Amino acid sequence: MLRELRRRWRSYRYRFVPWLALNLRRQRRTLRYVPESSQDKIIADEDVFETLLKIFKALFINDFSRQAEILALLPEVKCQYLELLTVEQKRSKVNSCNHQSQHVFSPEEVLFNTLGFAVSRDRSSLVSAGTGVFVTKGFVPKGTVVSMYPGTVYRKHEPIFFQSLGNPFIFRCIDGVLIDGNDKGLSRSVYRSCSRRDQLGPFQMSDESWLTATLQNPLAVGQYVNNCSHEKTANVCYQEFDVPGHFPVELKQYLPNIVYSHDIESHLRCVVLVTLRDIKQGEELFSNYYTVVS
Ligand SMILES: C[S@@+](CC[C@H](N)C(=O)[O-])C[C@H]1O[C@@H](n2cnc3c(N)ncnc32)[C@H](O)[C@@H]1O
Repeated sequence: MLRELRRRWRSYRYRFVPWLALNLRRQRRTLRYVPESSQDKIIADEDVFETLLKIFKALFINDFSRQAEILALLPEVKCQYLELLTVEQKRSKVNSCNHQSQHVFSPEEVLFNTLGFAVSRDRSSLVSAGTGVFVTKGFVPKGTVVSMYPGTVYRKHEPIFFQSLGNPFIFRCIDGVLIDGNDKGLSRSVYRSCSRRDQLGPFQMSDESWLTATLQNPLAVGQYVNNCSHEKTANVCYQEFDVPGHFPVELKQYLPNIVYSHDIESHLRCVVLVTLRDIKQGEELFSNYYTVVS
């Protein structure tokens, strides 16, 4: 019996450490079952990659006039984007050859124009659950990347003790990697300092704007998604995604994650939230903080 108990405990993958501790005694807990860790992914990595590329490129083009320093160092990339910009301008019927006079949209508008929906934080529909995340505009089909979980990425055994004290935003990946998505206090300072450490001249390796009210990447709100209940079932699911080495350097400025320590060469871990069903405008996103991998 003890062995069975130990096996069950090992197969339990809790997503948020303090949340689990507070809820261990609750009887009516909702769990997500995954037959094997390899089957944890709802959509293929290539689909996640394509979606991120699509939205990040759209954000970059929208912000073209502010990317001059980067583009001056990447002439061949500049040509590609100039072509895309021309197509985009023709599509939105802006009759101008001068990219300086392009119409600039807000990042939320870019998200809506590119993926057909917008998401943002607001007071949760659950009493006493604080802030949540809502689809504010459009429609999100099943199997879509609807959000990203921002934060500092800690590999196993990296020091997170002080940052974790009373912190409900520490996300645990299936392989034990932790992501601290808290936008306040020590967590905030650590993220900022790691992000600035990794900046190479004009090339930012990550996005810091999720720490502020003005997001550059409008998907980076996943840390505010609340846990489902029996009344409000989960409509999104966390999915881990390792950023491949060939990810375009000019688009890394929109990645809302940074490694705590880069002593070891490894791919940056990101976590995206994928829809489990179609989601309509006005609906709140709910994930499952508890996952059991058999
Ligand atoms: C990752 S944070 C989510 C964002 C949080 N709602 C906020 O306003 O900061 C996790 C915390 O949200 C709250 N929470 C999440 N799901 C909840 C639920 N279903 N009911 C009540 N509180 C919830 C708990 O306080 C939990 O520790």
